[in-house]
Amino acid sequence: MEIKTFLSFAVFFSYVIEVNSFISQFRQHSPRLQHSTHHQSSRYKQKATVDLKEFEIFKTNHPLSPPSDLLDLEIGEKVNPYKNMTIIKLASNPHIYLVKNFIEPSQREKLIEEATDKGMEYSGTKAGDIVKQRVNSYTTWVKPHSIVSADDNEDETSTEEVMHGARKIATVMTKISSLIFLPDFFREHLAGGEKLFHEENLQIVKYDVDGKFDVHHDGLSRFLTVLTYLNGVAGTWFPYAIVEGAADNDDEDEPPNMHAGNVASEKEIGKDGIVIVGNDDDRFEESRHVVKVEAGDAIAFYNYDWLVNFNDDPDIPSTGPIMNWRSIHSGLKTKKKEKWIATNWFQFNE
Ligand SMILES: O=C(O)CCC(=O)C(=O)O
Ligand SMILES: [Fe+2]
Repeated sequence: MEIKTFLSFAVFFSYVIEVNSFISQFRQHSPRLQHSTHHQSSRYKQKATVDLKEFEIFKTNHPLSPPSDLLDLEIGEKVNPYKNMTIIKLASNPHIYLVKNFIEPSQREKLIEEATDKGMEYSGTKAGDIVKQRVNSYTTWVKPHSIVSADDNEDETSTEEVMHGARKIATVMTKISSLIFLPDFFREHLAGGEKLFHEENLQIVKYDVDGKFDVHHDGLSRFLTVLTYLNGVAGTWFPYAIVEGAADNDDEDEPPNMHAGNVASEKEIGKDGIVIVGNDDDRFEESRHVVKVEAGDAIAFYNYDWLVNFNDDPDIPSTGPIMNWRSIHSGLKTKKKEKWIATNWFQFNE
């Protein structure tokens, strides 16, 4: 065998091995979405470089990307979807947006009040082979009214009866999130009467002082996360996010081993990736890597890339969603004051 041929094989092999271990960590199967988007793969094909690679991972302009009006924004560029609501693009991989004034003071106060009255469950440490540690954190869920049709399925549990005001607010948050952030692909299908995604109930979380959530990927087919800061305490870090124009976190990074306990230990908060902190958090200088938020602000981020298998090689997974490892993030240890957040997740249908 000629050395050149051998080298090509070796390169291809290592690529496949790498992608397979990568996939075992980050792959999510979704036959339905795959089926419904199958016809689109020819569109992506034209963008691929033709070499030994049998697959390509598309980072942008795929069915789970932000809608085109947001996708096209430059880092730092702003848009105003409603009166005093402003959206600012923070990062390009993963796509992260800041939403100023996502909810009003009365709304965030009501969410905290009703969650407190109802009582919250300790969310502790989750089992599983991927390290996913939560400490001193408490959770409750609020079911929004249906956002697509008028026939609201009222199979009520005590949660909905108790959390009257919170339900209305959860509905508004879910509706606005979907209006602004739903990918074009889902919008188009929705217009044709096909709903290929679903919204989760709103999750309200309180962390006590010293509470934290270790680095993780949101998983569970959650292609879109909209996280609202309810009391101005933040501390959400994306260690591998690429902030355009920054010299670090370039494409030299390797996907981290999510099974190890020291994920992102080589990265530094405030210097690498992007960290979202409260306005009065003076630990870090404001920069493109450090973004300050106030109570009522939210961030929205996208968690999936799109893998295209060009020749249906059985060693390579078929065309469909693949987790973007750069969207992994953590909830930093809470200092001084408790932290309240509310999260909307949108999942593609499996
Ligand atoms: O607490 C935070 O800032 C992040 C929370 C989070 O990542 C999650 O709930 O999935
Ligand atoms: Fe998360």
